This record gives sequence, structure tokens and C-alpha cells, in this order.
Amino acid sequence: MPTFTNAQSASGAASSAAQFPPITRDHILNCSYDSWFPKYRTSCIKSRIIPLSPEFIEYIREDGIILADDDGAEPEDDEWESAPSTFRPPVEEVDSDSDSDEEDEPPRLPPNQRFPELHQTIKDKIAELGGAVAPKLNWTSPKDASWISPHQNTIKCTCPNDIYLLLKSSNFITYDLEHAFDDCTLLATTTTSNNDSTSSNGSPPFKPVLVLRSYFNPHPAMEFRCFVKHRNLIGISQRDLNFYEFLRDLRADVVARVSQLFNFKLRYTFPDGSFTFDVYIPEGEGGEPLSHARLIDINAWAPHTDSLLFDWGELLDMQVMGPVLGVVGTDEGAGADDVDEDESSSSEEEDDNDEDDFVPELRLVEKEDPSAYNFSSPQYSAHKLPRDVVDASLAGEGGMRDFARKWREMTEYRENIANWETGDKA
Ligand SMILES: Nc1ncnc2c1ncn2[C@@H]1O[C@H](COP(=O)(O)OP(=O)(O)OP(=O)(O)O)[C@@H](O)[C@H]1O
Ligand SMILES: [Mg+2]
Repeated sequence: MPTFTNAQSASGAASSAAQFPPITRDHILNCSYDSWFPKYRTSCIKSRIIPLSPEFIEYIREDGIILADDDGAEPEDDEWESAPSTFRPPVEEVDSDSDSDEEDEPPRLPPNQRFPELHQTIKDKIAELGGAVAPKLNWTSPKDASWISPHQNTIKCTCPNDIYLLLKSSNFITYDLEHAFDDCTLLATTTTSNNDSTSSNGSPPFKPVLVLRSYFNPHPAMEFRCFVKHRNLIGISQRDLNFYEFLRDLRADVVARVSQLFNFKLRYTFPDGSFTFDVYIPEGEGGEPLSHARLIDINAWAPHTDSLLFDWGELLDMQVMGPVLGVVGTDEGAGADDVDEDESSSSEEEDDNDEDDFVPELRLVEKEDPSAYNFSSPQYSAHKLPRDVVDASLAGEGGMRDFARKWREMTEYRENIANWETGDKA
């Protein structure tokens, strides 16, 4: 969900100056997976939504990574045995062996002891979804942490520990917990709080959920982000900003499949008139080049949503017709619920052939397009760790273990030097 400089499009820089209509907490909440998935279930990837307890959120937030120890995996050597389920990145923290004025914290328990029911539910849901899932929280997936995955640089998870490792290693996930409402320009009138993302008792001001989606191998060329303004589909952009020659021949089919999903499902039913949605379009069957578009995600019409090959400025300036017949109001201004269910269900199947429809522009990366080459660094590189870590993770469990040992030696060596220099020899 968040945009970060290295992941942004070449046009992204201009978006900061763009004038967005007021953004409310409802606009953001309407894009939370649990808000829209039940309504569009038949167009989505098979998913399960698991409400998260405060203990789980605390676990995700805290430093250090303690994984469950109930998966039956036996440590292979003594080094690993000394730290069977704990791997701590080098964060600033007090060494438990060193003298400290601070009170000793009680030892942290692994997830299977800390929130056993939730841990079991996650196991059960993974099994229900066929044994492999792609996780996310309400808005955001941990795609910046795929480097640490044991499943070849993907967000594929086959056990709860895979999920914990991804969630705890991801900076993007922190966005959901700490910054989800940062873009809001209108404060909630019914609460005394500002748009802080934590309430006075420290829990998020929304119902945190873990979303598990049945895992498949998406072809990145067939992922698109679609922009909706005043209930008109105005633009479609490739999500993966590489050049794919074969997409040229599929232009008309891509627009047709996206329009079909939009007109039949989303257009009059989504609570806001302006939003973006992400789709995946699988290969077709029976002579059809493409199958139905699947809804992957819905994102707010807000600066934190990456506009990819469009510029937010041009999307905001684009002139579209006013409210479409049968829809009451638009999302201009504070109101978010501008269509009710009765209206939406009656008009859902009727408008595929609206003659006055805005023709959406499909933007693809062209062969000589600087967008494809403008990235001096790969996506999410700002969130990656040193090459050593990546190599270690790619080398599988053994590689990570070896890396953990080297890391430990390195930090111990540094601590010894530091202690020695301050005269506090270890
Ligand atoms: N079920 C799935 N199986 C495999 N990969 C998936 C699945 N669902 C999503 N993905 C991959 O994960 C990527 C990110 O998913 P998603 O769009 O839900 O994350 P996000 O954090 O909301 O992204 P953004 O910040 O761009 O809005 C998708 O582009 C897709 O490549
Ligand atoms: Mg998203």
C-alpha cells in the first residue's frame, strides 16, 4: 500500500504537489480487505480473514524475531542449538548478559505459547487454502520482505513461521500498524482523537486482521492497477514496470476484462466514487486469450497509493462526467457512503454498455520507455538488507544459520571492542 521513493514511478515525484479531495478515515477503512472482500468474494482469490489479538500486534511490533518451536524441525548443530528459535537483527538493545540498570524483562515466549489459539487458527486456514498462502494485514502485504522467505524470494508461506518471519521483517507492514491514516485530511468528528493511528490505549483504531490468500504463481505482466474517478474507470497501468512485448497484442483484451469486472462488480457497489483497484488477469481457456480479471486489492484515492505509469496530477486533473445516472452523489467532499446497497444491486448488471462511458487509457511500458529503465535500483531496495543477508537467505536454512553465526560473532566482536575502549572489558 505505501509508496516509497525507490518503488515509485518516474512520475511519482509530481504527485506530492497534486491536490486530492479530502481524505477521511472511512475512505481508508473502506479499502481494508475485511471491508470489501465479503462483497466481492466471487471475483477474488480464495481468502481467509483472521482477526488479530493485541498479543499478536505486540509480537509484530516488538524487536527481535522469536519463531514458533512446535514445527518439529530439529536443530542440526550446536551453534543453532544455542539459539533455537530466536534470531535478533542488530538493533540497539541491552545485552541481557551485560550489567544494566533497567529491569530484566521476562523471557519472551514463542508464538505457539503466546497466542496458541491464533497460531492454531493460522495453521488450520493455511491447510484450508491448500497449504500455501500469500499473507497481508488489512491493507498491506510484506512484499518488501520476500528476500527473507525460504520460498525463493516470494511471499509464499506454508506454515505460521513463514508468516511471522515475513510480517516481522517487513517495513511495509509497519505502515498498516502505525501510518494507515496518515493521508487523512479530515479528522473524525465523533472522536476526540486526531488522525493518529494508535488510540490512547496503544491499540490500532481499526480492527486488525491477517488476510491469507491462496498462493498462486502470478505472471507479473498480467497485474494491473486501475484508477476510478467519480465511478468512471479512467486509467489502467501495468504494475510491474518491465517491458513485455506480448502485452501489446493483448491491449483490447486487458481493457475488456478490467471493464467487465469494474462494470459488473465494483462500479456502483464500492462505497466511494474514486478509488483504485488491482487485478490479476489469468490466461484464458477455450480460445479466449484472457480469463476473467480477479480482484487482488482495493486502494484509496490518496497520495500513498502508487500511481505507477500515471501521475497523480494528471489523474486528478482528468475531466470525467459528473455522477452517473442512478448513483447518488460522489466522493467529492467529506461524504464517503454515496451509494446504498439497493441502488447498487439493481444497477450492477445493466451498465456494461454505457454509451457515454469514459474510455480508460491502458498504459503499458514501451520498449524504449524510460520508465522501464529509470530505476537505478530495484523495487523496494530502500528496504533491503546487505547483499550478505540476501545471499544467506537464498542459500536456504543453512545459509541463514551460517549468516546468524557470523552476525553474532561480528556483534560480539564489536561489543568487546566498545567495552574495551570504555575500560569496561568484557
Ligand atoms: N494469492 C497470491 N498468490 C501469490 N502472489 C500474490 C497473491 N496475492 C498477491 N500476490 C502478489 O503480491 C503482490 C502484492 O499484493 P497486494 O497488492 O495485495 O499488496 P499491497 O501491499 O496492497 O500492494 P500495494 O502497496 O502495491 O498496494 C501482488 O502484486 C502479487 O504479485
Ligand atoms: Mg494495495
